[in-house]
Amino acid sequence: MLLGCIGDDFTGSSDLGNTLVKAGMRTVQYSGTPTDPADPDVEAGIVALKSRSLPVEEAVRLSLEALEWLQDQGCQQILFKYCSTFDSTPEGNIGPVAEALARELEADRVIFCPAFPATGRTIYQGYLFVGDKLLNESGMENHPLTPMTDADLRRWLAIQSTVGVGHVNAATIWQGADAVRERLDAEADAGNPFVICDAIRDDDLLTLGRAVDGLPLVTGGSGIALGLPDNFRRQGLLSPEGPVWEGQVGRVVALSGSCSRATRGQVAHHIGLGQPALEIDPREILAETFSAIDAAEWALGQDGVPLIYSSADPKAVSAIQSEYGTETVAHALEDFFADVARYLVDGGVTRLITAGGETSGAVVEGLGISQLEIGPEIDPGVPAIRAGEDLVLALKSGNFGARDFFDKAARMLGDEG
Ligand SMILES: Nc1ncnc2c1ncn2[C@@H]1O[C@H](COP(=O)(O)OP(=O)(O)O)[C@@H](O)[C@H]1O
Ligand SMILES: O=C(O)[C@@H](O)C(=O)COP(=O)(O)O
Repeated sequence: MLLGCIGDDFTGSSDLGNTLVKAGMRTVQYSGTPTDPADPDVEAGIVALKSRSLPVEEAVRLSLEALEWLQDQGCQQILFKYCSTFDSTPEGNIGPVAEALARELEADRVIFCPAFPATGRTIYQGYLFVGDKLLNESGMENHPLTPMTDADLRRWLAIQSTVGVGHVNAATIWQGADAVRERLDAEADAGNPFVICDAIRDDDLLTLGRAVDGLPLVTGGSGIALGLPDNFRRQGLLSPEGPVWEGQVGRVVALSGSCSRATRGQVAHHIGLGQPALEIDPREILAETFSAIDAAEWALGQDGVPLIYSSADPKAVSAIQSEYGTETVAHALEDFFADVARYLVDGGVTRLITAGGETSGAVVEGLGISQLEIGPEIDPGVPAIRAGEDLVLALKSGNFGARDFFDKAARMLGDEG
């Protein structure tokens, strides 16, 4: 293993896997820190944690445990992957986790770059944009767990960190990797080991990738991984065959517990195509008048790409949350989808598509999957994944994917993969 990655959530980790595979690295994602050694063919290993919204000490502890395992696998560089919208609070967890990793790795120059231009996340003059909106005007200021109320990443990271925070601006990046390295040196000399980096297009991320060649620790969104594989390729360390992928024939079902705008559009589009769709009413799940087995039996009786969804608009979501409590509803639905997935796989489903970060995490944990081999891209940020001999998955983060995602994912996971 050459590149060791620590992801702070599940779908975000497979987004990173997608970038690494596209750039030619054999990549495996692990559910939490494994206890056994990695397969010797793995070039990039991603330990997927659910540490984004945990208390700081717990996130740091889990991240250091992941670091130790990755170091034991021989990794030459560590990448800490967080969300392209820099999801965090004034307490953390991006700053404190990065500090703990930097201390352990004796890293005195650490870049921070959540940019992901393909999905509209860019950084200019230290400010993060989502499309043409500043982060704090993009809707992310209302996020239930990590409200992003400041688009100035230098200021936001500084609040979370005990070390100095500097900046590499776009003009420096456009001068090339040597100019970036000089700037990192200058910031380190000025007492700023943490450095926010602008990036508005993939070329900027490639330049940053070259600039951090040999540094022990890199941090960012999945975009920052674009340029890292080339550093290993130049040294002749990557397998010339690249990643391998084979599609999977068999039954397919899609599950959606994501209420994000993009997912709701995909659900509506799928229904519009005339595909079988079953809407789940959370009240019936909470009252136990409808069960996971009922849903699985429905899906197993359908043709095409059946979709089971609880995706609902913000008004419906907040109504049920205020009636029963946010956590109660979330846990009931996540447990429900995990149970449905188990029944479906037992019933012969070989291609499973899940929408929603928490929903996908619950499904993967429910299925007891510990290792995911990352395959080709379905849509930006979402790869096809092999989870076992007869099971392939697509785990979609709420905000990702084109309108025809469910149909396209079913095709990509199958023979056309
Ligand atoms: N109809 C609904 N009402 C309330 N909560 C819901 C509903 N459907 C799903 N949820 C919950 O909302 C959360 C969605 O989060 P997640 O799966 O991470 O999606 P996303 O990636 O879009 O944020 C989950 O905890 C899910 O169980
Ligand atoms: O960087 C991103 O936007 C994604 O990789 C990601 O982390 C998304 O998180 P969820 O929306 O919680 O799935």
